[in-house]
Amino acid sequence: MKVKQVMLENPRTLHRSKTLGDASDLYKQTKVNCAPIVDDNNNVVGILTVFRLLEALESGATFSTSVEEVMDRNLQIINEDTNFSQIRHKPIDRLLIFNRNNQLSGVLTRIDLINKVHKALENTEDKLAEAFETNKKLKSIIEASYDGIIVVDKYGIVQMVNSSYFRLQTSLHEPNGKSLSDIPLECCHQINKVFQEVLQKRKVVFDRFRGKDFSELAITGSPVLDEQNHPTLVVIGLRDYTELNKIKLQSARYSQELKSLRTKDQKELIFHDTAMELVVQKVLRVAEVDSTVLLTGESGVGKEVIARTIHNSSTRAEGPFIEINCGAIPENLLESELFGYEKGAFTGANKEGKPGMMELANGGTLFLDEVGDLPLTLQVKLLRALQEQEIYRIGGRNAIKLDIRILAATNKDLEKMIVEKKFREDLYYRLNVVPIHIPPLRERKSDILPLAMHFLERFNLKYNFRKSFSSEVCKLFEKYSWPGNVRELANLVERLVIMTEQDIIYPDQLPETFLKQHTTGSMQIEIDKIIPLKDAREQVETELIIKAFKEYGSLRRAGEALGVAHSTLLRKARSLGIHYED
Ligand SMILES: Nc1ncnc2c1ncn2[C@@H]1O[C@H](COP(=O)(O)OP(=O)(O)OP(=O)(O)O)[C@@H](O)[C@H]1O
Repeated sequence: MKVKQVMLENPRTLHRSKTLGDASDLYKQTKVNCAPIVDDNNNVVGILTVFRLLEALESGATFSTSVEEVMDRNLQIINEDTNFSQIRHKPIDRLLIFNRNNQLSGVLTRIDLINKVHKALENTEDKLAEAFETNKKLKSIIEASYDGIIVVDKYGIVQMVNSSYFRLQTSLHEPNGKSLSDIPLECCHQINKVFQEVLQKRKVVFDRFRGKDFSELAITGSPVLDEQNHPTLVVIGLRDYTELNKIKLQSARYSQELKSLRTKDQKELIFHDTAMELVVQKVLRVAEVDSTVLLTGESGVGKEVIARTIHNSSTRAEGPFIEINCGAIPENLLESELFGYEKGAFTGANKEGKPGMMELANGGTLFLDEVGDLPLTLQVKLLRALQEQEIYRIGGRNAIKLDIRILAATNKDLEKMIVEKKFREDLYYRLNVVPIHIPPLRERKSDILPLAMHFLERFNLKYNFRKSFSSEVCKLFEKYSWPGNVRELANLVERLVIMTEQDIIYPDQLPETFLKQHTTGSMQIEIDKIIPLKDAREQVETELIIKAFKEYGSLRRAGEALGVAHSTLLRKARSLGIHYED
């Protein structure tokens, strides 16, 4: 507080020729207990206090005595900008206050002083209360921040932390008053680095920390500078991206599963044949344990359906089922698809980075379809990941723990590939813990009709038809070798349902290639089981008539080729359920 804030401004002065009576009147009027005495030029030449006046009266002076005779000439002059604390010990009533221009600007009087100090105190109290309120507000703002906040002084001693900070800290350590380098956070080293950099650069510094289990923190250090631009405090903000990462991963997982569900048909497993019953028994047994399974079999036999059945019957059923077709993804993309990548890992990479299929499958099952098509370099990486149960994203430094079950499938002869050095033996043994072979459809003939009926029902429903197969078609289905297995059967049934005009599907609707298998080769008839002669005759007649119709296009010419009259042929065709349009 400056003297000018507590002084009485522009005090009344007395000319040196005035009397003690004038001085006494002045004191009464102004309630001031001292008066500066001036000469003709208005220069201060002395001061007369009430106390001095009383002393003079006691010593024989009268009210007509001139002030000049008793005034105090020993002047105590103070500049108005002096701090009040510096003059506390001085005789208050005798102080004259001058301004910068050396002119009298005030005096100090006790009463004024008390009033002013009282007012100043009141002001200070108000200001304190205001400061207290602001402080409270600031504290609650810091508290309300979802980000963790650490306030550190320039010596690296923690001044305060908010409660969000404690969310990041797993122990009960109290950081206030302790060194920043002792805080028990995984990212302590980075925080201290940011702090040092802020002190050095005197500006905001950013860093990012990636830890275990998708934990990620953005660290911001901001300096609080004094008037000389020196940092007094550093405010460290910690934004936790861990939850966000988990949500991102979950949503990537859902969209991956959704994509695969959208592109796939319903995966109901249909089987009737004892060969397939044995496979299913094995599947259900292996589903209960977490072992790796290698599914082998020709293309289209149902390896993927079986893989899904294993997943759905296992304890991981609630977890994700992530499928990757190693043969369908270009070799240069396969690694990033499998392992994912960090942002900026390579040109053209997604800005944000991307989790790989292995990461997405965490907690569930990863199905490696066409595993025989995996390039040798990736076979090494896959094996390492499976053995160590952790992966690194491309460009990433932090290991990601894996908890996945691996199911693999192939239609290739992996053992032959090992001899040819196209498949690693160690990976083969790692994958082939439980081998399950799915026989081709031609080796489980009693599955053909249940599957055909299943697909017929599905496509009737899908396209809103009520088509059915003639008995001849069913017989031909059972005889056909189905090189494309169940996939070929499903595709054919869909095509027949769509393309056939009438409700019953007759053999003449079957594709050329399908019929060829039964009719070519200078009439070599394939016999795989004993059936009544009548049925055999009907079957041969059916196939011959259909072929003749297709090849000759007219009833007359077909009859000629078959050696019967066209009317006989028409009658015969009708009795066999063959549809003929001229
Ligand atoms: N037992 C089955 N019951 C019902 N549908 C089946 C069955 N087996 C196969 N399918 C169906 O046949 C089609 C091919 O099956 P899937 O894709 O599982 O064969 P795959 O052996 O994995 O073939 P690829 O080796 O070419 O990948 C799919 O539409 C599938 O739904």
